[in-house]
Amino acid sequence: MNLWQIIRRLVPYVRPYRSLVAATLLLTLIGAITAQVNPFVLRYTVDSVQRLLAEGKGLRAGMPLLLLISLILLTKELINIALEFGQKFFGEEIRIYVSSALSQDAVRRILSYRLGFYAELGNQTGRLQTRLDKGVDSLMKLVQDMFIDILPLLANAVVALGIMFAASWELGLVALAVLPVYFGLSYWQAYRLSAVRRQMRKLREDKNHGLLNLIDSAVVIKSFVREDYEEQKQNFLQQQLRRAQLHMRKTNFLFDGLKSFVEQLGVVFIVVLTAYLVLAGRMSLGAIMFHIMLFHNVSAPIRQLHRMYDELNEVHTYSEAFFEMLDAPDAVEPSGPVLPTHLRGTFELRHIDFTYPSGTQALHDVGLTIAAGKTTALVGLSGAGKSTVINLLCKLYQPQHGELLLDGIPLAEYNTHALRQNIGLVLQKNHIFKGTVEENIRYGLMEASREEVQQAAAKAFLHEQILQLPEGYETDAQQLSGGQQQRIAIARLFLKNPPIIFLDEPTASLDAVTTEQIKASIDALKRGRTVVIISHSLSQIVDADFAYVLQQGQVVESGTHRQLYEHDGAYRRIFDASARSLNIEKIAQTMTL
Ligand SMILES: Nc1ncnc2c1ncn2[C@@H]1O[C@H](COP(=O)(O)OP(=O)(O)OP(=O)(O)O)[C@@H](O)[C@H]1O
Repeated sequence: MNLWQIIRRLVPYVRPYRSLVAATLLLTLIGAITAQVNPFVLRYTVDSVQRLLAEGKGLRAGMPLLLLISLILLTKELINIALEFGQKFFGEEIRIYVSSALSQDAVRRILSYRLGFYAELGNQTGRLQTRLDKGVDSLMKLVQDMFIDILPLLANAVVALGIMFAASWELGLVALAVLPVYFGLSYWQAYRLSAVRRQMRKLREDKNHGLLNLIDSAVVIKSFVREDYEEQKQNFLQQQLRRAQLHMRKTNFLFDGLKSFVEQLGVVFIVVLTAYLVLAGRMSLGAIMFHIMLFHNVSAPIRQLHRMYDELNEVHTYSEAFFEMLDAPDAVEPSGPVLPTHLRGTFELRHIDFTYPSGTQALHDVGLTIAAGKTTALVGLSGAGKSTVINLLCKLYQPQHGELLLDGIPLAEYNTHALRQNIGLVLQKNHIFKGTVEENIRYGLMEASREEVQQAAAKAFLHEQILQLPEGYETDAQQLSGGQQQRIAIARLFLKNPPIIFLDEPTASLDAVTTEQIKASIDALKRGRTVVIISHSLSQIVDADFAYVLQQGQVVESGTHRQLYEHDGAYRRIFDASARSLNIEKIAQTMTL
């Protein structure tokens, strides 16, 4: 994406504020004209003073002239203050409106991404955050540069150049000749720096991603005393960033020097040429000041413009990344037209192959049926692909091959949001949002009353414990224990009350007493619903109506608990190992004491 394409991409965001843009442009034009008053006044002053001196007139004759000049310059300054205020204010208004629209668009877009997008390299939390923050900042800089800085400067330079041409075409040409050299140098500078800028952007994204990871991993880092190792990793990034920054500064200083030299060369030419024209009797003495000031009015904005051009290149790097994120063609979650009304909940998977974006093939030729209104268990060792099946059933990922049907209709054809309204998902580790316990439970049903929230908490055996906390339901939910947080997730499910339920080790982090209580609640909830359960707990597996055994991404056995147990295969081995790990014999002996 080049700078021009970025500006065009910004147009829809600026369009709603076209009257503000028009007002800014008008003020800019008036400002550019009033900025040229000084050279005219100076020329008039020098010529008038020279004439008065030649005529032998003293200070008294010059007084009206001084008064007139003071009045003109003062009035001009007052007008300028008003113009500048209006222009900056309108420009800033555009900037603030556009910034908020861009940020909101980014948030909307991020929420619509498919899950795999976040896992892809370059889109992880810290990286996306840098891209978003820096992207919006950069685009705002672009709008500010355009409306508050560049346009007035450009208008100033063009009007001053026009006046120079009107005064003398030779002078106009000298001023004009400086410009391509200036632009050429700037282009060369930007070209030499573009790769470094991209590298710096990536390094900054990596650094932020790394920092966020450090915070997330604090406990592990400390427990393994790996502070030095982590510091080294960050230091390596820092070194690369330092090198790139120094290289950039050095190049910038070099080019700044060259550009200054070209500008001074222009001044020398103007002075010599005007002096020549004055001596040749083609111009008055006042023309020397007049031309130097006009050239200043051409070169100063151009110099500023180049400083900004430099900034714009920086802006370009981040804006480009921002729009790449916003426009990523296949990033949005797919959805279909079918709005489910009464889902029965029969899932059929036929010859499903699925590979994660990272390249791990998690499912190979999987075929299974999840019967409506029944509880189906997915059994298997760690990494067998059980959670992946649930991910596909929730449409969090799409299989690459095979058919996945719900009530006879391909899952892809369902409207994704409407489908998920009918699905409840409880994981082994559930996300708890920053906020109170009540807010976190209410996430299951936003319009639930306080009583309904509390009833759901009671069903999840959480209510009594919450009441014992000093702040009750107002307690910060992230401060609760792992088991309590798990029960918040279960309470959310009770509140949502969906016809299809997926439970991925729902009681894994609960104590034995709570597990028993929750199991009773879940058993009540299961009735008449389609449930898929993944659990390493024997009690929950044996309760299922039907079970599938997965091994290395393939279904290797299926049947009822009894059938599978008698089959004496993978299920039997897992079952026996689980029983042994529970030390069932000793437990039985203890219980018969
Ligand atoms: N988000 C992901 N990105 C890449 N690979 C993944 C992802 N999630 C799981 N995998 C891989 O897919 C395979 C199946 O994982 P899955 O989580 O489905 O297993 P599981 O049977 O649920 O295991 P567990 O009982 O340990 O939860 C594993 O090899 C795992 O490394």
